[in-house]
Amino acid sequence: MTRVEDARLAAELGADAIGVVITARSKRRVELAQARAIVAAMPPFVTTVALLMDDSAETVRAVIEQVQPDLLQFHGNESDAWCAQFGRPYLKAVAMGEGAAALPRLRDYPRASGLLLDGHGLGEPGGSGKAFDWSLMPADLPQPLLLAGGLHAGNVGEAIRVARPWAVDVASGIEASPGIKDPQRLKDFIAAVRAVDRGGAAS
Ligand SMILES: O=C(O)c1ccccc1NCC(=O)[C@H](O)[C@H](O)COP(=O)(O)O
Repeated sequence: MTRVEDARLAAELGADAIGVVITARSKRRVELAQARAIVAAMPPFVTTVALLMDDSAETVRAVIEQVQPDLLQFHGNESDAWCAQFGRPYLKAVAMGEGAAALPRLRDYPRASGLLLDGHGLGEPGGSGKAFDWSLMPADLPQPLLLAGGLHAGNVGEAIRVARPWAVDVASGIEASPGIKDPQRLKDFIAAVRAVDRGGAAS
């Protein structure tokens, strides 16, 4: 999210979480003050997530202090120990672009609260719109697994049916342009997820 109004709409429509991208490697990057404004606008029980990618520990500490997100989410080559040093719950994104060869890396983050399996290649930033083979989603990991990469209203039901994730995450599939959400795409996406929750299309 880059705009308070988009984040509010997502919350009103029933999103469980919203994210603000801090890392400079993103076309969706927001300044800390704007990230704080978005996070502060969220109602209770909507989880706020700050996205980072190989940023400095100093930057992470500034995010914790100034943005005050519920969760940190790391997208780079950070180790489990590095991510855990801040004493905050964190999600680790794992690039699944290389397919099954990426699976061993999912075991490298025992302290992560959850793992985000994303469709892009190793070393690339997220928000790529690239999907991976959902059937690779493992069922034997201790943490919740979040599915990301190339999702949109037209495929998220099938993605959930195949991958059975804890949650789904979307960026480009609900946008009019990078960082600017399209209200109709956002509504359609959440409706498609809710249809699965009700035992609809993807049951
Ligand atoms: O979205 C970005 O620009 C971004 C840049 C650097 C690191 C992570 C980033 N986003 C991570 C996300 O969680 C996206 O929502 C996820 O990659 C899915 O994106 P998309 O394939 O466009 O739905």
